[in-house]
Amino acid sequence: MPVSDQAFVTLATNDMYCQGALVLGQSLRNHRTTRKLVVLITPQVSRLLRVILSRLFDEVIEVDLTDSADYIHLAFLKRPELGVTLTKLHCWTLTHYSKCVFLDADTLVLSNVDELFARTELSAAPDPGWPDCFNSGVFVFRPSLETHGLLLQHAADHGSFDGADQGLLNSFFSSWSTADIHKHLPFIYNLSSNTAYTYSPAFKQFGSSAKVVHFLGSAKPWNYKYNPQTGSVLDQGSGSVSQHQTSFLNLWWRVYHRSILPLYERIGHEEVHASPGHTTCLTGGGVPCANSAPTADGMCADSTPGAREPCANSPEGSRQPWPAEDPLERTMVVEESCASPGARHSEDPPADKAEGGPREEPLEASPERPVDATRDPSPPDALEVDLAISVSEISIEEKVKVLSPEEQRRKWEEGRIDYMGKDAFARIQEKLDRFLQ
Ligand SMILES: O=c1ccn([C@@H]2O[C@H](COP(=O)(O)OP(=O)(O)O[C@H]3O[C@H](CO)[C@@H](O)[C@H](O)[C@H]3O)[C@@H](O)[C@H]2O)c(=O)[nH]1
Ligand SMILES: [Mn+2]
Repeated sequence: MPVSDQAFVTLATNDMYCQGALVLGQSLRNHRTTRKLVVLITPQVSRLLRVILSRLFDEVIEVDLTDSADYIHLAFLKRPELGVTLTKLHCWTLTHYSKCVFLDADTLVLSNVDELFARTELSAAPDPGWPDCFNSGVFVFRPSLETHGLLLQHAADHGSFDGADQGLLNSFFSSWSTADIHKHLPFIYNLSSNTAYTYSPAFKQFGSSAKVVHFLGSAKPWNYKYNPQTGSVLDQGSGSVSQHQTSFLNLWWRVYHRSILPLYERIGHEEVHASPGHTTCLTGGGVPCANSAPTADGMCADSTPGAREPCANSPEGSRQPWPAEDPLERTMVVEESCASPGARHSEDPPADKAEGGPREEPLEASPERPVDATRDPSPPDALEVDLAISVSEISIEEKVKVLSPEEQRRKWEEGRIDYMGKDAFARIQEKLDRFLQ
């Protein structure tokens, strides 16, 4: 029976993390969750991704910190690194749900985990690096404006010992490690795929029971290239990826290839442009997720540890929403339909790859320009990812966006400020110091 007042919640502040959110949402559908699916996004997420997310999630909710209370501004200005952290905390504002489970966008569900809703706030699994702390990639919580306010106040007053949400949440819910063992989720609900294997015998013993895998750390599944013919990620040459990690990465990509890419195919440009630019919340009412996405990826056919729940449908099952085609043909369709948002042929000259660090563009806007809390949060049109698709290789790449000084100024004026990068307070300070010398 569907439970409409409980939800799985994730967060994606840009188009890259949206790829993770999509695979996560699909994996929850594949395993027939009875709870709602919610994704929180920020204004940076492109229109196309909003539409695609709305195919899979029941609610796509834009959160915009600049619209919130003054102490958020304060926390931002003093601690720009808290940006993503404070965005995650927005999940406590979802008070139309009585209980939620937050899952990072870099997690993948391997079996039905609806039983997590039997737990109470704040339940989480130990962090593999420091097991007296919980990892904040998977946690059970109860939405409450009061708790949200207290968390923000805590952020403004004390910051976070790791500069992000995990440190903040651990110091706020500081009794987690001692007070109630029921709040310790078993590690199989947040298996860190790249660190767990230092204790290989335990993985051998318990790994096949894993229910949620977490691609914690800097190398995310979408940073890898995937060969759809072999069904495996390409060796990036580092040689450091364990066999377990590889099988989870392959699983992530299988879901992406079989179920997410077809969503891009099916979205026409008209629909994207027709989507209301000023809407702050898109709901997935148009296409019932139950018919489109679930069980289409054939995940359960995979022998990856943990993917042991039997699927009702075979990978090429009758509910598959697109015709089973020659892989080459399907690839071509993807390329054509995605061409304008950013897909390119792999033979094309490669686009420059963003390095992920702060952009080095000079800051033109003056720092005294206030953040306009009443601004119109209309989303940018530009897709921030490139899907490079060929018969033997798929990759998702971040687009390098070199903004003109005018575009930068406009972004700043619209309140779309890169707190983590070039508009970080430290950088503004540097500029001021240079100017005042
Ligand atoms: O640019 C970003 C960065 C993060 N996120 C969201 O925030 C989550 C956390 O970031 P992630 O890159 O997954 O961090 P981890 O590598 O998992 O690192 C750890 O440290 C983070 C900061 O404390 C915690 O949020 C994580 O739960 C914890 O596992 C992501 O999954 C997304 O949902 C974005 O939407 N955009
Ligand atoms: Mn994570």
